[in-house]
Amino acid sequence: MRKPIVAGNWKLNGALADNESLVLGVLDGMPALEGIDVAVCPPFVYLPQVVRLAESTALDVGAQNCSEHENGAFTGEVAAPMLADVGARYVILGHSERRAMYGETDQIVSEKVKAALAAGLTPILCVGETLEEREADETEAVVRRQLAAVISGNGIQAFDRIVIAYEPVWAIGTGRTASPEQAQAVHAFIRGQLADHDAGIAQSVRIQYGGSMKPGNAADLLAQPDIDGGLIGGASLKAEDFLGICRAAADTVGN
Ligand SMILES: O=C[C@H](O)COP(=O)(O)O
Repeated sequence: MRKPIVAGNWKLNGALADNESLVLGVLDGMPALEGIDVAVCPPFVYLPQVVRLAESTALDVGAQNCSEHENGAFTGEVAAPMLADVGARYVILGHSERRAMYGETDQIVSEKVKAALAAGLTPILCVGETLEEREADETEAVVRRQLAAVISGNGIQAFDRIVIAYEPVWAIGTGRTASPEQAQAVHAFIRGQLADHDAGIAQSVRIQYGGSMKPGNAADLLAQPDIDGGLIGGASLKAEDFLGICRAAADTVGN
């Protein structure tokens, strides 16, 4: 049985006062969420604040990116060991917004995964196709290529310490969610790709769905056999919405 994991990707949102009320609101609902992992991923500068707020609670904290480099002359970058140093546990890597807007290639994403693992972080590796790719029937080819780069750069055993997030780009921030059947099909495909290398890893890896997941559609998505949680954007900015999704995940494990 895989433990569901729900993570809030705050993206480029936050302010000291807003973060505090959001995290305290999430913490209020945490006691009802046994049996799942919950994390929030604020912008870099707010990590220490959020780590402090979440200290000694079950709420984990993650970053939204890291450098593939460990240190040196890379102005503006943040290294994986720095994230671990300030108390982050997860790091989102290869998000489609970074692939599309900041030129992150499959190769760079694979190098970032390596850096994150070396620092003891758990990467949340995002994969997913654009609308154009889906309509051209290229979903599986795209996801296969994105996964293959990370498998070839890090080895299949690395997936013991990786969470995968399937995020169809056309569903992100659009209000247009993949249907549970559409999402399940790609999640099963992802598991199948890993199974070609190692059946045990394929069975144990957790695969989140991301893309307009809300309290109203979370239960149907999370009921799918290969969907093990959610990577939540917009709905993670309101404690009640985020908790609604977390509760739907906790329900799948009988809480
Ligand atoms: O990382 C989160 C995803 O991009 C989903 O964002 P969304 O829930 O706003 O569609």
